[in-house]
Amino acid sequence: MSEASPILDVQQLSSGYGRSRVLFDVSLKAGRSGGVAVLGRNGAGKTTLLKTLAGELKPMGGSITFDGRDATNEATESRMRRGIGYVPQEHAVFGKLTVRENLRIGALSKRNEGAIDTVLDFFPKLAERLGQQAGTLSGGERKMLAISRALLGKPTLLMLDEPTEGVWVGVIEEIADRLGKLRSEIGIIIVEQHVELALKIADYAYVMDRGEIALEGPADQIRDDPRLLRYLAP
Ligand SMILES: Nc1ncnc2c1ncn2[C@@H]1O[C@H](COP(=O)(O)OP(=O)(O)OP(=O)(O)O)[C@@H](O)[C@H]1O
Repeated sequence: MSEASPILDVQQLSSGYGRSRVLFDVSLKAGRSGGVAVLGRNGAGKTTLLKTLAGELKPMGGSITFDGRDATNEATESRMRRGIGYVPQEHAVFGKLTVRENLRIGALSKRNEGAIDTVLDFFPKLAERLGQQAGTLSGGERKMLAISRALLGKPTLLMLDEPTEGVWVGVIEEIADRLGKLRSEIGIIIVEQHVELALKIADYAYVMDRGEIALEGPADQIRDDPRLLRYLAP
């Protein structure tokens, strides 16, 4: 990650639901290329962090700067237009619509249906299933479709919430391989239970514990840090 000009600079971010605060003073940066992993046990606040960065939750304090401009209270749609792509943990595809229709919805907002072919080159398995209802896809295919839809928005920063959850091991490798390629072109923030995989994609990692950043550092240092297991233990 280039320290000089991060695409995302989060300072002392607090957030939560109603009156209940879940994130406490989270500071984090992501580069214009490369991967950032956010790790932590269930309930540590990883999804809450991504939702706040996507604009789905209003921050209770702190600041979010995206691509040099303040985004702390910017509407989700505006953030997406400016280049933040978000693949949420669930409900990321329209189950009743076909793969083709899902992709068209992703592309239409940018008037770039031509980009669908590029995305299908990226995940060729989807090309074989264009006419199939998205709700009948396997877990892995559904994740590929959700990632493809986000890519059609031409993000400069892609945030992924557990992209391999519920995915068969053979397909996990495929998704990891594609994300590994993507990270040379755009910034990636990956929340993942599959720690080895996340640290393979990431150059830098943050470990969350009870809504705070408990540990951070280069991915290969975090991998060998004896404190990591403590923060991941249930
Ligand atoms: N809609 C909500 N309303 C109230 N509290 C919530 C809501 N969603 C999450 N929380 C709480 O916020 C805390 C952090 O949850 P979050 O989903 O961010 O954790 P996580 O690290 O992503 O966990 P997981 O790995 O299980 O997805 C938890 O205590 C959770 O119960």
